[in-house]
Amino acid sequence: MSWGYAEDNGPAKWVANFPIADGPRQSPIDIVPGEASYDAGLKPLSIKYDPSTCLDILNNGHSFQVTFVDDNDSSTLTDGPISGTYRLKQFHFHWGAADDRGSEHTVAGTKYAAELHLVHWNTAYPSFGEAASKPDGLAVVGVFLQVGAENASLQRLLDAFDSIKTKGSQTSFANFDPSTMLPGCLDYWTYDGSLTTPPLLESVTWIVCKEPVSVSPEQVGLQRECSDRLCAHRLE
Ligand SMILES: C[C@@H](CNC(=O)c1ccc(S(N)(=O)=O)cc1)Cn1ccc2ccccc21
Ligand SMILES: [Zn+2]
Repeated sequence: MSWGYAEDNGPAKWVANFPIADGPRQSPIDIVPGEASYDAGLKPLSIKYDPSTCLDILNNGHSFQVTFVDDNDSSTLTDGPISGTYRLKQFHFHWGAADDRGSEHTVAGTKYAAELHLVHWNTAYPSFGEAASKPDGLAVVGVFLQVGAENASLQRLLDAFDSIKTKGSQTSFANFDPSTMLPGCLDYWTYDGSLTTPPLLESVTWIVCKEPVSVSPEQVGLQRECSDRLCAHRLE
């Protein structure tokens, strides 16, 4: 039985096959702004994405993932809390069964409707697969999605989701600029954590944007409807 989000294979059960679930730097966490310390040494994020590196969109059974060409430094994340250059590998979303829950990280207990993860790997290592098991191997930028105005950039993704009905299916998806899904202000919280899904590797420098972006109720509904039809059902 592979991992998922159902009663019998969901997050509470993952530790059976992935003991690191009880590890010292597991994600997600509840971010309590009042307890976060300001670090003047931290730099602003430097994000440079080249839409031509956008490759395809895949339903991996747990989320919809947009994958990028990562054999050069066209789409990178630098500065912020990290040192060196991290390349964009993919981005994906997490959402729940209702508008009032779905994000993985929470802010002082508040859940958002969904959460975007932009996954980058440290070019100090030869590949994503190598970097994924190193303590400084990955950097994931998290962006909260809250229900409000329609998100034009997301709409193009949702239209594409519609064409990958079954788990494991993928379709080509070109010229998408993920920076169009970033909030205007890139202030962030950062902490050392892990992948939020098995194998839960403790290799992620988390960079969670303070400012959420908006999506319309219809867009969240469409994403949820697609996910229920295509992906593992969410517990929430
Ligand atoms: C990383 C796994 C595949 N998982 C991911 O790439 C991944 C990326 C981001 C997140 S999140 N939600 O935290 O942003 C979660 C999962 C492959 N893989 C499986 C075993 C394994 C062992 C070594 C290296 C890679 C390995
Ligand atoms: Zn994720």
